[in-house]
Amino acid sequence: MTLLHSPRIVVALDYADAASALALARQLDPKACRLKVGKELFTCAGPAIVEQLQALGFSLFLDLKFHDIPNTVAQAVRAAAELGVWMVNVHASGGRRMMETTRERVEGLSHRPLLIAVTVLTSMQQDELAELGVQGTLEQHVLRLAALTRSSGFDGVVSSAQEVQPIKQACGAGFLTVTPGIRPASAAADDQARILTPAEAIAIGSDYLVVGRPITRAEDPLAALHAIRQEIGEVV
Ligand SMILES: O=C(O)c1cc(=O)[nH]c(=O)n1[C@@H]1O[C@H](COP(=O)(O)O)[C@@H](O)[C@H]1O
Repeated sequence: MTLLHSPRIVVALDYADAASALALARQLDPKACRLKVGKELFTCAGPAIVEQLQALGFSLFLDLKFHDIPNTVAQAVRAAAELGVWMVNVHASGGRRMMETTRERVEGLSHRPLLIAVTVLTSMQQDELAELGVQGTLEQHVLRLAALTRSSGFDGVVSSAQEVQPIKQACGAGFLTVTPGIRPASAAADDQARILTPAEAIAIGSDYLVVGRPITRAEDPLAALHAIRQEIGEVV
């Protein structure tokens, strides 16, 4: 197991106000985890919360899953880069031109965030994809979108940890896999469908584990984070 990317746990701060997000962040440690700001928190708290969390020393995944015409997404990602975030994502289904334009637009900036594209949401299952008219298996669709993401010059994908092995085989070991849908054995699945435990995800080669409710809704979030870090061998 390589710990090159340590800390590998990215805590999803899915809160409806800045104060709650900051209160949780202050219980955690930038050496033990990274943080993710998603649609809910960013919509209510805006760029200020990104700056406040970064000022606490955390590296930040700005998870706004952009999906729009190439110029709009490229400019939005550029704005995210200017906020100094560590990682930003788009939906791979926005297509090659959207991703290539984005990549070109952030090239040459003094700080370029990692560019990641979402393949198939971890809440989705095979029958829901069929309803959208997607042909073949869910794994085939994930791999199609991962290959497109790689050849568009992005750094990696968001997928379920269940698909990490075939993604690494098809796209190379250095192509990053960011995996939500992580659930310790005792935790509820909530609205996630394709889940693995932290230990399973790491064993299979996942680079970063996105974990929200199992930490943020725990009675003791720091203890929950510590238990997951122990499970993946990040601390002894
Ligand atoms: O891009 C993401 O981060 C993401 C993609 C995906 O396919 N599934 C997924 O759950 N996420 C995010 O990962 C987090 C998972 O949170 P929990 O289910 O509470 O652990 C949420 O903030 C989701 O928005």
